[in-house]
Amino acid sequence: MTVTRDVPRETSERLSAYAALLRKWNPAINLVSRSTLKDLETRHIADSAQLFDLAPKNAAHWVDLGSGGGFPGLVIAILAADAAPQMRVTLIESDLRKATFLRTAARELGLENTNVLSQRIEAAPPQGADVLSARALAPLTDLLSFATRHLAPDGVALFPKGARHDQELEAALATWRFTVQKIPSTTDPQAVILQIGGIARV
Ligand SMILES: C[S@@+](CC[C@H](N)C(=O)[O-])C[C@H]1O[C@@H](n2cnc3c(N)ncnc32)[C@H](O)[C@@H]1O
Repeated sequence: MTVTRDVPRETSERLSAYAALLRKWNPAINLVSRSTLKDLETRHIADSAQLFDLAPKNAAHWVDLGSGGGFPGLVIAILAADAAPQMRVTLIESDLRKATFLRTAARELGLENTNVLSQRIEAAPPQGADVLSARALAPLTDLLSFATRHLAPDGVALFPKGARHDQELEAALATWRFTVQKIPSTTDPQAVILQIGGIARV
């Protein structure tokens, strides 16, 4: 499997096995839109994998909100299994069928670092995450609210955002204070990853 970074053979094999599971389950659960399934490796897997390099390598707990079919959370868990063995990864996904897919995939891929919470983000116990991610979940203002529940005070949030990221930042600054770095996406020239810390209400 091709991702944007070099990975050990075990990681590459797990990513391929994950892609096969997604293709098998997708007709029944619609984990990714059918039009993007043919580009799974770039549109979803490589797009998710790039986040791993933006997080501190010694992070102990990564939490992914609204994981859906596992983007970016399950890709992060696969990369971490070999590259950051101390890291555990929690996926929060309220849709029971998707959560069942995530649990089944984690088990079949032999991922012992992964825990799936089939709960709403707003109801799940605060996670104290060192790294928090959320892709295609909600406007930045809402993501920052989720972050105050689940991110440790010195943790970092990684939110991939599309072409309208500047408008989302402007809207969020009306109610939130935070530090932000805009990192260009390696898979989409219009997209960025917002690397955010120090979140507090205005
Ligand atoms: C548009 S999908 C994106 C999935 C994945 N992150 C991706 O990039 O492909 C949003 C996902 O978040 C889940 N979700 C939405 N609101 C949620 C909430 N409040 N708590 C938990 N999961 C939620 C939905 O069930 C859905 O699977």
